[in-house]
Amino acid sequence: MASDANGIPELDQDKYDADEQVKIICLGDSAVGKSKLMERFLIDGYRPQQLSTYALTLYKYNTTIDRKAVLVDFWDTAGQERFQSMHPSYYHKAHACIMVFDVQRKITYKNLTNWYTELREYRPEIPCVVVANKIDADMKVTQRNFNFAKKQGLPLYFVSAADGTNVVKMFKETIKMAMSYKQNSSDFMDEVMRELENFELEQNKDLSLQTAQEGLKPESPESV
Ligand SMILES: Nc1nc2c(ncn2[C@@H]2O[C@H](COP(=O)(O)OP(=O)(O)OP(=O)(O)O)[C@@H](O)[C@H]2O)c(=O)[nH]1
Ligand SMILES: [Mg+2]
Repeated sequence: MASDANGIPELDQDKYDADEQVKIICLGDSAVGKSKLMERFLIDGYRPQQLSTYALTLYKYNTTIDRKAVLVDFWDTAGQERFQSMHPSYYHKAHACIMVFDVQRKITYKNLTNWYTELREYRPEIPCVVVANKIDADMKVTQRNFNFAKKQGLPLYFVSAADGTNVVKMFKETIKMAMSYKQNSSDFMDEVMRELENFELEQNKDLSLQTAQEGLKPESPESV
């Protein structure tokens, strides 16, 4: 869907078809700590002040998996106080999803259902991890049962962007899942998209062939 890019090369999503590029999206309500988790992982830093993400931030991360260089794009957008649908291009071609809630705010846990339902509308089979953030505020929460993850069969990580607990582990495992999905995917939606793209290509080819042939035809006397 190159047209989504509006001329901005960073947003051209065709690049995610290349073997060594993966796209990982982040979902969750506002202020659960999505951006702070990215910062903790990518710059090993944490500034407590909150600046809600404006529109979209792309974080780039270079790594090596099985001796192959891999470029990971993390997509981070503003969550909302109340759940609202994301633009479909946010989900487009994503290879994994990090879904975050704040252990201090029950509503953000409840809203996982909405985020997850929407995710599955667009990406039925990509790996998804559930992240319980801010455990530094109360370590006892790690004893609690958060059944949503178990019910959906998703891995659950207890993390803290503030002190770094489990952050690297969660990100590294998610990247591995994204790569493995990418290499082995038989995702139905991916197949459909590929078929559609091929179909469009074929049609364009036929059309240009036809145009070329028409151009070769000798002009009829009427058309002169
Ligand atoms: N105690 C504690 N506070 C945290 C942690 N992670 C984030 N916060 C705080 O939570 C607030 C929101 O963090 P952000 O990372 O901006 O949240 P966000 O999910 O990106 O929010 P939006 O961009 O609005 O969707 C900030 O004030 C952070 O300091 C954490 O692990 N522990
Ligand atoms: Mg943010």
